[in-house]
Amino acid sequence: MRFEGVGRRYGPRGPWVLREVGMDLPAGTLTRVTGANGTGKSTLLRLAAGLDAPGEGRITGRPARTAYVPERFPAALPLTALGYLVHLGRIQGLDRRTARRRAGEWLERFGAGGYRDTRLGELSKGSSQKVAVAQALLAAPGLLVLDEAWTGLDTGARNELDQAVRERTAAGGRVLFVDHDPRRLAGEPDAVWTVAAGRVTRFDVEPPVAELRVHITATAGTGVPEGLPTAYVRRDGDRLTVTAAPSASDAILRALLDAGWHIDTLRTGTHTTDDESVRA
Ligand SMILES: Nc1ncnc2c1ncn2[C@@H]1O[C@H](COP(=O)(O)OP(=O)(O)OP(=O)(O)O)[C@@H](O)[C@H]1O
Repeated sequence: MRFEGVGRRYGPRGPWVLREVGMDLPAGTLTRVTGANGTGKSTLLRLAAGLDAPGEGRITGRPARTAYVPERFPAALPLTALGYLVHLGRIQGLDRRTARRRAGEWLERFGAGGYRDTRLGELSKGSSQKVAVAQALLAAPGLLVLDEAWTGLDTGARNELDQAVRERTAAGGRVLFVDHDPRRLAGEPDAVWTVAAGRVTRFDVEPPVAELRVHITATAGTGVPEGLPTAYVRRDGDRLTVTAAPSASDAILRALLDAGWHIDTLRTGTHTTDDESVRA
C-alpha cells in the first residue's frame, strides 16, 4: 500500500493540513506515526483507512479488509455488545456463526466477556473501547489503523491489544498506529513517520525517547578498553565518560576495572542528544 503525493485540506480554501505525503505500508509491517498535537496525525490515519479521501495525490493498494479504531467510540446504538459485533462481522463478510464465535472470543480476550449482553449505551468508557477494538480485529483486517486505541483500556486489555497487533503483522497484515505513550510497542515498529508542518517524514529507526542511560566516569586508566558493549565514550584529559543502556553497565564496569581504570561516579539519567555527539 502506498501514498503518492497525497494532500488533504478541510474546505476548498482551507489551509493544507498535509501535503506531498509519500509513504509505503508494506505487508507484514508495523508503522508508528508521531507528531505534536494538531499536526495532522488523525487526518493521515483516516486517509489510510479510507474514511477520508485525499484532496490531491492518491493512495494505492489498500487491502479490501481495512479496520479502524478511533480514540472515542460512538456507542449510541440500540444493540448489545455481542449483537453489535455480530452485525459488523456480517458486514465484513463473515457468516453469522463465525462472527458470533469470533466476537465472543475477542470480548473474552479483552476481559469483556461478561458484558456481551450489555447494551452499548450502558457500557463504561473502557468497556466500549474494548468493543471498538474487538470490532476492528473480528475479520482479521489486512490493514488495521489504531488512533490512540489504547486510551481507556485497562492494563490487561492494553497488553492484549499489543499482542493482537503482533499477531496481525505476523499474519501479513499492516498495522498503522498513533499513541501518546512513547513506550507503546517501543522498538517494534518497522517504520516511524513524523508529521510536522504539513509534511510526513520517515525515521529509519525509532528515536530513543527519554530512554534511561547510565553515565560512568573513570580516571587513572590508560587505553579505552576494546569491545565495550554499545556505548558512547568520551575522553576528556585523563577522565573517561561512558554512556550506555543500564543493561550494559555491569560489563562496562568490569571492562574498565580490568583495564586498570578507577570508577569515579555512576549515575542514571535520560538519553540526550549530547550522547550521540560523543559517539566513539
Ligand atoms: N473535520 C475537520 N474540519 C476542519 N478542520 C479539521 C478537521 N479535522 C481536523 N482538522 C484540522 O486539521 C488539523 C490536523 O488535525 P488532526 O486531528 O489530524 O491532528 P492530530 O495530529 O491528530 O491532532 P491530535 O494530536 O490533537 O489528535 C488541525 O488543525 C485540525 O483543526
